[in-house]
Amino acid sequence: MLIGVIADDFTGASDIANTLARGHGASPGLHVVQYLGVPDRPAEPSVQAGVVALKSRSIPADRAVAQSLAALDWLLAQGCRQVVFKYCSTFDSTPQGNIGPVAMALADRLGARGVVVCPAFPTMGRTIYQGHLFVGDRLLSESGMQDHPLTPMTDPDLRRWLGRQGTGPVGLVPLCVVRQGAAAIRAALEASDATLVVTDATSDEDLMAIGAALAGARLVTGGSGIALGLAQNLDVAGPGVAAPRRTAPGPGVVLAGSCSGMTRRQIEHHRAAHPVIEIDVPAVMAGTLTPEAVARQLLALVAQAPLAFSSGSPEQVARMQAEYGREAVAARLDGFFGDLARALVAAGVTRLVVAGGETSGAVVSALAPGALEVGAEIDPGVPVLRPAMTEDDLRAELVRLAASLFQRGFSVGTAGNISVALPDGWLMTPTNSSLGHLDAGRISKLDRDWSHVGGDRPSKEVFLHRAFYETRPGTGAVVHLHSTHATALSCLVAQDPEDCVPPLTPYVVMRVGRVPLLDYVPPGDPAMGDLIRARGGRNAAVLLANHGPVVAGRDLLSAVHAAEELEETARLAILLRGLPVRLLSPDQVAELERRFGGVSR
Ligand SMILES: O=C(O)[C@@H](O)C(=O)COP(=O)(O)O
Repeated sequence: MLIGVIADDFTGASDIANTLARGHGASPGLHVVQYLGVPDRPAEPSVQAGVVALKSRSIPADRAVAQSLAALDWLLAQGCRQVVFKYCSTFDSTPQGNIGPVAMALADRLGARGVVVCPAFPTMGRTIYQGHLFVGDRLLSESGMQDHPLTPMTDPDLRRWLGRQGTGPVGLVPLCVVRQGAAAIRAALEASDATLVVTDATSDEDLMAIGAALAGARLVTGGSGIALGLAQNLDVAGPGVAAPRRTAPGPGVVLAGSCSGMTRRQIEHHRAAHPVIEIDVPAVMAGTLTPEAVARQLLALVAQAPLAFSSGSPEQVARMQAEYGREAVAARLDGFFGDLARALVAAGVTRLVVAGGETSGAVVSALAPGALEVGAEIDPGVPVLRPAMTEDDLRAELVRLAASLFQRGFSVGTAGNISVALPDGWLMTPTNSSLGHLDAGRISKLDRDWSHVGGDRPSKEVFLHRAFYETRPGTGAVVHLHSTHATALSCLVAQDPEDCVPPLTPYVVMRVGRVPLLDYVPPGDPAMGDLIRARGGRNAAVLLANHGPVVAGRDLLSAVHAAEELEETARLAILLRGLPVRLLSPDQVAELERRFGGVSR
């Protein structure tokens, strides 16, 4: 793991996860996994950025600090070189906490000084000028955030606000310095006496310059925008094009627990055409209203896309908090929404729309505890999140995909081998096994030191797989086939051994990239690993001379898809041999790499 993020709520976590997964300009998209709370096991080796979603925004500061330090310890144990403390772009915090105390505790633990504080997110209208935070053309304290029931932001000067939270003097890198570029920003941060330094930014270009200035910084703090420019400092290739979005069919229900003015306006908008049920918070607190009862009401109306909400006006929320205590109301409502979501899904609801960072976190934790894979962006700042697979899921997926390759003729007899990364090692197809007839329980398991610890004896090509994982960060699976056309290409004398698969179509550029032809080595010879290592992780795919293709991907499905794409391109290349072929030009290839993220580097 290269970058670790500690986020103070769930939706904020998915927002920065999305920024890191999508990439921006010179920053490649990374393989990102979002964790619900501090995980109790190691991350998969293929994860390049791990985002730990806490619920620490409005809890007492000492607990927020303790949770954030626990998240820091876990991220450091995963090998993170840079840690980002992510908070909201409206700097949601009270005069007592939590941004200041958490940032100071993290800086202290990491021995960091001149730590950037930059919640700017220009795409959403959040900009910082002379240390003051704006929302659109209003100062933060006039944006409506001054009335937020949990974190009323009554002062737009971030230095003063942090000072109230006990951080000591806070520095400033003004916009005129930011506009001088990365070197000037770095010099200003290094020259500052303060631990925390508010840094102005009003555009994405400013954030890219700040990102470049933060190469090597152990700690960074900010909104999701601060992640725009961080990956440009890493020597990594993007993990490839994210899977396309698929929407689930079936009945849908909306749940709203947010207290923001926007959510309350959205509820009123929904009410015009759909049934809306208000959750009676005092009845929830008294235990007389149960999630099952609300689920029954919603299910009776499910054909009309009903909505249930607990959002009150600031005055209503303040009354509830005064009567029951702020934390007690929040905890009870989180539990209520989690149980309600479980009851709805158990009854056949397939689509839940949830409003509110805390409520979303509670619902996702109830339905899919653990880790979430970050996929394609569906709206600005909003990625697709999928529950990460367990080892049993991966075994089943490996058997299914291998059989599919076999049935479609991509592998015959016992040719080919496949591996996939686990948090504690690797799964690998056993030697002399047919990809068409794998047994999930007998798949070989290797530990993190590549020792065989379970299942049948692994493929003799362990060296080849291992070399990819060790030289190409972000690799989650490797597929080696003897598929006919790619193997045929590997037997031809290549015109250019650095680039032996022609760029015939956009897809081969996007999924496979540049493919070198490696010298012949007998199967199972460790020298094969050396040849792959010598590529320094530059290629996602290689052809082994007189043997066949090997393809690495961010996960099993991407690696299989890329192996199929390579085979089809090899087939086209052979079909077109001797004909006047029009290849994609270097400019067209470069344009595809710019738009979709290159897989070679
Ligand atoms: O060519 C070979 O022998 C290997 O590359 C191969 O495809 C199968 O080897 P095992 O995975 O050891 O069965």
